[in-house]
Amino acid sequence: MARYELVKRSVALITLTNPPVNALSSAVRHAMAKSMEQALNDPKVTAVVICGENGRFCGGADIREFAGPLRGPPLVPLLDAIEAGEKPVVAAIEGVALGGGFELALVCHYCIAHFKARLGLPEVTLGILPAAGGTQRLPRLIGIPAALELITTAKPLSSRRVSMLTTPCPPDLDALLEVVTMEVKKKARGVMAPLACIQAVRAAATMPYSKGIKRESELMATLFNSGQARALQYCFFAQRTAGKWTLPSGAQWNNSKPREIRSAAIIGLGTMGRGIVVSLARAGISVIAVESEKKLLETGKQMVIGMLERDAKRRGVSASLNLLKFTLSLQDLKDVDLVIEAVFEDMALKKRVFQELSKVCRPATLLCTNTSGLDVDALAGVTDRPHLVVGMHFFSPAHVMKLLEVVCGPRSSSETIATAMSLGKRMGKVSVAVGNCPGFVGNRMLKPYLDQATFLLEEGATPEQIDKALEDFGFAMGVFRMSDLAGLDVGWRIRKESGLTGPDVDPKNPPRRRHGRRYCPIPDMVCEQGRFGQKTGRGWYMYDKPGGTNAKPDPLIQNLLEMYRSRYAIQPRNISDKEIIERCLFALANEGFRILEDGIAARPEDIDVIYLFGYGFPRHRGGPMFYASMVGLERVLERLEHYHQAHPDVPHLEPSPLLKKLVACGSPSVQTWREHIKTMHSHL
Ligand SMILES: CCCCCCCC/C=C\C/C=C/C(=O)SCCNC(=O)CCNC(=O)[C@H](O)C(C)(C)COP(=O)(O)OP(=O)(O)OC[C@H]1O[C@@H](n2cnc3c(N)ncnc32)[C@H](O)[C@@H]1OP(=O)(O)O
Repeated sequence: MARYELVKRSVALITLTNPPVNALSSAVRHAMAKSMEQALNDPKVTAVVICGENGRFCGGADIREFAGPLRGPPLVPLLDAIEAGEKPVVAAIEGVALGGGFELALVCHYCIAHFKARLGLPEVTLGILPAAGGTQRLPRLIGIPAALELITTAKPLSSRRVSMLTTPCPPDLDALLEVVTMEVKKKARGVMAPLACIQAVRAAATMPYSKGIKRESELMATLFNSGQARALQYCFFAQRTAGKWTLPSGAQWNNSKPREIRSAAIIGLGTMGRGIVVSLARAGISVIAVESEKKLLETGKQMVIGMLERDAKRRGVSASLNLLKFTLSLQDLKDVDLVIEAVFEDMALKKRVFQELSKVCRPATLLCTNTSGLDVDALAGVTDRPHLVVGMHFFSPAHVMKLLEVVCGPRSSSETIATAMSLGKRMGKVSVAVGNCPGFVGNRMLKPYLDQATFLLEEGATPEQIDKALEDFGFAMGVFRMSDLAGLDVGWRIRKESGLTGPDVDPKNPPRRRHGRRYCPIPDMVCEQGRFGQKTGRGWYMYDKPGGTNAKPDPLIQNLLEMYRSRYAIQPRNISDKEIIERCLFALANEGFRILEDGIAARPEDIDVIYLFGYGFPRHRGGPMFYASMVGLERVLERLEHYHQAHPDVPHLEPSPLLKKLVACGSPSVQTWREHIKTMHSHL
């Protein structure tokens, strides 16, 4: 856990040995305390060097220990003893010095860091604060503005007995703290940890060290036991769990070898295709981009080059334009390792492209489809290599959004899935393996969520009221603002194709019912007026101009809602924010339970990661499934039963069998749900 050696008969070398990141577990803290005592008591030792094994100084406290009662020697007295020691202590930093690891470096009298070392205080990302003196020593060392930046944003960055220094304090401390508070509140709505950090840094500026450290400890006690800390720590592990995909066949991340991808092709240079080309080129992969018409090819090419140049300028690197080739001919794809089709979301068109690719590409080329919900197996079926076909569902804009759903068809081989997952990682994405069903995980769950929002409009709510409730909950954008951004015409087209609206609907159909269940035609009525969201300057809100982003409530929407309600004799009622949150989010989680039952997602963590990285679900709430577990499964069940009784024609509100089963089993923790899920019907 910590190795002690005497070097050159005078220097004690203490090496942290707790793979993989040398986290400060109870055993490590114990071994360090023993080693320091030995060094300080040995008259031969004139100096101490602390380092970490395997090129990593220290990844901080062992986050896993936060879940149970705190055991072992506490970190703060250990660090205080190192700082107060009479022999010089040097931190030799390689790799990472994060959280408690950075706080350890801060108490050392000298630090030497490798130029590639990453130093920082990521505690706020886990819902806590740097409570081993980090908020007290860092402002003394580097001043308040720089310390605030590092501590409240978790962005990655030392002095002898830093606690003895006074904090350099700007004359306008209150104004500075106010500005940072406003910034934090804007960026991280409702998140407690960065605000507590600001209070701790205020203590560093205004109190002697002994009082400041006490304040730090009080603030930590509040955060440490908070639901937000549990949620954020859950997110940390959920993201890593998602990378460890597993299939019922036994194939999984650690027994399936991905293929090496050196060259790729993208079919279609629309918004999605362009973003995918940029992500691939940034990852150092040669890309051939294909369009069907010269004009589209030229426009796409100019846009991709512009995006790559702006991106390279921002990152201070040179743009990898030499990796790009643009062509009108599919014949140019015969030697590529992998193709990602990103044409229009139309099954017939995609099938034609896959048939063509099957003829043109060498037999070993992987064929991937970027679809947001179409049947990946139906596409595999028109090729000569169904085992090499997989879905890669990117999120728009594809060069920015971190999420990638890797859609495993029943015939996709484990090597194909491993390759798509590994390629996603190389492109900087958080990849989640999901099964093949309409909408996969993310978009399938979106349906009940959107339905509830529009039903609430019928019943008396306004788009701004619903959005505000969701934004106060922590979403970056409420459902209506998000829909305006995404474009309302996409959903309208899908509803027309599914026979839910448009000329093909049987006129005998009651207007507010389709396929035997409640249907809200308001989104169709909004589209019929040419209101497609931001791009047309009008949608659920009005904007200054087409493409504008400043959403203002529109009296025309208010009129439309009033006329609609009077036409169908709906008596509008006051709807509370609580009902908005419960109906939208419990319906969302309920579909998540069904997705787990159906084996479309292997674990609740996968669903949560999809919602965190693809749909703006607030991280401090942990994701829809974790949120349901925090509310209490029994309560979620009771509220869904209540709402389903009130709206029996809305099947999405009927509690799922898995939710009922989990409640019957005593509502186990989210990490153990998978033991209760039958995998017999797994689509993964
Ligand atoms: C009343 C309350 C009083 C409470 C008093 C408490 C006092 C507390 C005192 C001090 C506060 C200090 C707090 C902290 O230090 S919190 C931790 C801060 N550190 C971090 O957030 C770093 C988290 N880790 C990372 O960012 C990355 O892992 C990395 C950059 C270090 C390495 O990245 P990479 O190479 O990509 O590897 P992985 O991310 O995949 O990780 C590998 C493996 O290691 C596990 N792991 C990583 N860090 C930790 C950790 N700090 N604790 C436990 N486990 C960790 C990770 O989960 C992976 O595990 P695997 O999936 O099983 O392989």
